[in-house]
Amino acid sequence: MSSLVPLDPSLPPFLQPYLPRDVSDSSFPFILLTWAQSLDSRISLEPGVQTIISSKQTKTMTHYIRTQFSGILIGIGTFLADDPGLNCRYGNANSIRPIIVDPHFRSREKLKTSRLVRQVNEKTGLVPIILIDENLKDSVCSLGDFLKGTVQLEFLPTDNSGRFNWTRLFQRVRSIGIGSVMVEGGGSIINNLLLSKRENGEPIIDAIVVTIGPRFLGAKGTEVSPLHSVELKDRKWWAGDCGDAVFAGRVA
Ligand SMILES: NC(=O)c1ccc[n+]([C@@H]2O[C@H](COP(=O)([O-])OP(=O)(O)OC[C@H]3O[C@@H](n4cnc5c(N)ncnc54)[C@H](O)[C@@H]3O)[C@@H](O)[C@H]2O)c1
Ligand SMILES: Nc1nc(=O)c(N)c(NC[C@H](O)[C@H](O)[C@H](O)COP(=O)(O)O)[nH]1
Repeated sequence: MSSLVPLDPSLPPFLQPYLPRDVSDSSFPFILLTWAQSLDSRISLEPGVQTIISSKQTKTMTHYIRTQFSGILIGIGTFLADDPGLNCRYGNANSIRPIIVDPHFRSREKLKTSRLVRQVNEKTGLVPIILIDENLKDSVCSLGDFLKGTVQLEFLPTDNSGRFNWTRLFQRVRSIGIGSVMVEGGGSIINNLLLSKRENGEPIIDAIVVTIGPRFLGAKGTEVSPLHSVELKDRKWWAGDCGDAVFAGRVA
């Protein structure tokens, strides 16, 4: 496990307005959408290929942000590509709950040898939650002792195209006791969530934090570009001596 460089002291005050507020009286968690992209808006060299974009300084920032959240959500594409840790390696905090959006339970085999499960066994990470299409409930339960105690399976309804409704998904996450969720990608999840609204028409996400690495990844890369335009408000930039810039804002 690589150790982190010290946190730049200008980052906590920069990030503070975009970090969780109290949601104890709400049925919805606070949601931050965050990712690292190239100058040409790519988050990996190719779909399914893990690509390091953040510098050491902004990697520490990501782990600092993780200390502020109770859940961290990714899509199955990211789980399969990155075998991520999704734990918190800044300070002594080890209290963030991994959540994987995996309607067809494609993680089934890889979980057994994954970092996520290894960390649970080594007590360096919390039990991950896997969100699965409820139509698979009977077949998945018949797996018996499969990964017992090292993963938590949650079953949710899907629509005609096999997708979860984001509002329902986050309400379920909140009902499990998770009051704040940091969404780290990948491309499909980011593009989708940037456009998603709650039942009252408000954006699903409360804030976005984007690291921009000074390189191009090329046209084969996984692209962040929602289907239509998204206006942002409360916009701020941070630039470090590492060469990265960080954008923070909210969907207008
Ligand atoms: N640079 C970064 O910050 C960053 C962050 C995360 C991932 N990545 C990279 O992104 C790539 C993965 O991105 P991706 O777009 O292929 O995968 P993804 O992680 O976005 O997962 C996509 C899958 O999630 C599921 N999904 C998405 N929305 C859903 C919904 N509403 N309901 C049900 N299921 C839903 C579907 O099965 C879909 O195929 C990898 O190469 C990874 O390394 C980069
Ligand atoms: N901030 C950030 N910079 C990057 O350059 C990059 N590739 C990711 N990608 C996000 C994705 O969620 C990864 O899977 C985790 O960043 C894996 O990292 P961990 O093992 O959890 O520390 N995130």
